[in-house]
Amino acid sequence: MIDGAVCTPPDPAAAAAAAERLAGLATPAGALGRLGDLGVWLAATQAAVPPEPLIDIRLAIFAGDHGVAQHGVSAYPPAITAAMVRTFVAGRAGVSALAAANGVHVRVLDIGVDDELEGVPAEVQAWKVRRGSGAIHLEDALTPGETAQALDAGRAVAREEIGAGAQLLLSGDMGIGNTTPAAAMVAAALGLPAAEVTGRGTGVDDAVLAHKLSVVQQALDRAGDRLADPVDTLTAVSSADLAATVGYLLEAAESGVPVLLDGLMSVACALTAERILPGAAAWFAAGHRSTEPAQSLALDKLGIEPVLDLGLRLGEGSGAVAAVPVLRSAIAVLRDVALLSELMPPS
Ligand SMILES: O=C(O)c1ccc[n+]([C@@H]2O[C@H](COP(=O)([O-])O)[C@@H](O)[C@H]2O)c1
Ligand SMILES: Cc1cc2nc[nH]c2cc1C
Repeated sequence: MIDGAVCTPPDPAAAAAAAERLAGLATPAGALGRLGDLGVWLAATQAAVPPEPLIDIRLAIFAGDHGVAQHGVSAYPPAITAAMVRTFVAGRAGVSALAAANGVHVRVLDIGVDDELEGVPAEVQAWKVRRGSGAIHLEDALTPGETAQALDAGRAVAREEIGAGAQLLLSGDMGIGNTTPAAAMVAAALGLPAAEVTGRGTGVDDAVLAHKLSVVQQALDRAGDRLADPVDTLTAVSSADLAATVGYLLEAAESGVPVLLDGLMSVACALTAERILPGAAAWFAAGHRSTEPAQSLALDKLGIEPVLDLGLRLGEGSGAVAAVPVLRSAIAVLRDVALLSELMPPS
């Protein structure tokens, strides 16, 4: 990617042809609502009208620990991160059940878990950049070299999944404390204070929320002018796993493969990817609206309306996986519904 590059958008001719097909279906004009819009978007990303059915959908879960988790910002202890990585491997997490129900392939990557993860398959651990990222209110999350390494790791994961045949990529996260750096990334991108982006994450009470807000603001103040640059923002206030997610999203957009985003972490990384490569967001849809305020703010900025609004705040890619049947339905109607002209031939 060259500095100043702009992302090639999904195929406008396919979008126009899909919109024309949608308008000609044996349904009242506009009756398919957002299903119609999603079908048109998928046709444009595939450059195919009607779009091909989605049979190969792949989720990558980027896992890492966060120094701030040792400073009272979460409702749960950091040890949960490694325990959940083992649970993904065992296929027993919330997202595992959703993925199995919806035919989505799941892969978990240890980018920055603060644990040796003994006994966990080597292909999960091969991506580790460091054990835990810096406590962003006190120190940088990463060195510039680690940021570059994490971006490259995420890009490599996307390349592998695309090479293996992915038609649609999903992005997921796992990391106790990660709603703190993700909120800081959104604040940096939008020029907002901590008070507007900080949410309850795993469900913190009012006292912890007030402390978390001050941690986010301290991180923003500490980073200062560096927040004007998206890569410096990653180094200062994100983490290895979030930087890797940004790399994954950049590679997908540059390769012309659509992505279904999840909650706050996924969308904060999409916003950062759009800062690095303007136009990248045209390749992204959002599976759901999270309860985190920063996710909605970031979606608004990206001009993306989420598919579902179920009050989910699990992460793991769960809200993206839950929306997969809607995307498949959007394709089915564009493929299988008769044209009104077939029912009522012109006399
Ligand atoms: O996806 C979301 O929007 C979301 C909202 C709240 C919590 N989470 C999950 O909960 C963890 C982070 O919450 P916290 O309170 O530890 O920062 C992390 O593992 C996320 O996957 C995820
Ligand atoms: C149990 C548990 C599972 C999770 N999955 C994503 N974030 C999580 C946080 C906790 C605490």
